[in-house]
Amino acid sequence: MISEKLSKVIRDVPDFPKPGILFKDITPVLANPELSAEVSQTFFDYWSTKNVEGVVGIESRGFIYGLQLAQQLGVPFIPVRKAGKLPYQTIKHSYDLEYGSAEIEIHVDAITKGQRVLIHDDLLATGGTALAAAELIRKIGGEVIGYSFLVELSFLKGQERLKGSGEVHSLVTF
Ligand SMILES: O=P(O)(O)OC[C@H]1O[C@H](OP(=O)(O)OP(=O)(O)O)[C@H](O)[C@@H]1O
Ligand SMILES: Nc1ncnc2[nH]cnc12
Repeated sequence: MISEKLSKVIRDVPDFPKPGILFKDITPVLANPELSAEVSQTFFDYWSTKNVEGVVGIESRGFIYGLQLAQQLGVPFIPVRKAGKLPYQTIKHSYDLEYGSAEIEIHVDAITKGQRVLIHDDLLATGGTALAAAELIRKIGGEVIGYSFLVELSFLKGQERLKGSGEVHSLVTF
């Protein structure tokens, strides 16, 4: 099972980036080409039947598998970036996450009206980041059909915050 393989390989780093945070480090997954290929295939198998019309990846760790998934599905990849990084006209949203707060942006023309998009990120913690991305997508006319994560931290109850706003799929839950 992919979840067992991932739970063995993902590394816990205590007190990063702040005291009290147990950081889930996915770099050992990226260093393992067979496991990484299995991760991509599992995302594709899950979403390939769901009529996805775009994959929104969240900077920066959401870019890693997000672009691959978009390419496999044959749909556009749409980057959501931290404020001040996208060059064209953007809209912004501020939000809180497990270890702080941030502001993300999307290009105003990144999504067409009614386009069915999936939000992809490496990890779901409080859900603040994913909800902020969903807000941006809706503001420019897109439809969020689901959320895709490599890792979910269930004790932070992100899934409850996302409930009712699309299907949530995670490969491993801690
Ligand atoms: O569910 P939440 O509480 O919102 O937390 C999850 C977010 O936190 C991390 O991103 P981070 O802002 O650290 O950026 P990075 O991907 O650039 O490391 C992670 O990649 C998610 O985007
Ligand atoms: N505990 C955690 N580990 C890795 N990424 C995170 N993003 C938010 N919380 C995190």
